[in-house]
Amino acid sequence: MKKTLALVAHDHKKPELIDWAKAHKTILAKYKLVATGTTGGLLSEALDLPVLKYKSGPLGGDQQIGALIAEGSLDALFFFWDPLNPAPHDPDVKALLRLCSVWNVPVACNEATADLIISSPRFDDPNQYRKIPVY
Ligand SMILES: O=C(CO)COP(=O)(O)O
Repeated sequence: MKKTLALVAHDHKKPELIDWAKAHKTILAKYKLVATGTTGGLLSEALDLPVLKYKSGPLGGDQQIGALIAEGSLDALFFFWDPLNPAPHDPDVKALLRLCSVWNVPVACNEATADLIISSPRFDDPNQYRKIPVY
C-alpha cells in the first residue's frame, strides 16, 4: 500500500512549501498526498498531482490530519508552520505536532528537515522507524 504523506503550510510559508514540493515532485508522486485545504489546492495545481484536501487549517484541517495519525494512517508530515505570526488555531497546530511525537511520526517543520527526511535512504524502508502500534 502507498504511504501517505501530509503537507501543510501557513500562509507566509506556502511559497516555500510549494517550491520544495516542486523540487521533489518525482519522489512525492510515489505517495498518497494529503493536505489542509488551501495548501492542498495550491499543491495540486503546482504539482499536477492528486492531493486529498481536508478542511482549511483554521476550520479543522489540522485536526483531521491529527486523526489520521491517531488511526495509524499517516507516514510523515511536512508542516511548514510560521514561527513569526500567531494563528487563531494555534492550539490545533500544537495538537497536531504533539500527535507526531506521541505516535513517532516523522515531522519536518522546515525545509532543511524536509530535505533530510525525503532524501533518507530509510524513507522507503518499511522498517524505517519504530511504529507505535495502534491501540
Ligand atoms: O492553517 C493551516 C495549518 O495550521 C493550513 O491551512 P490551509 O492549508 O487551509 O491554509
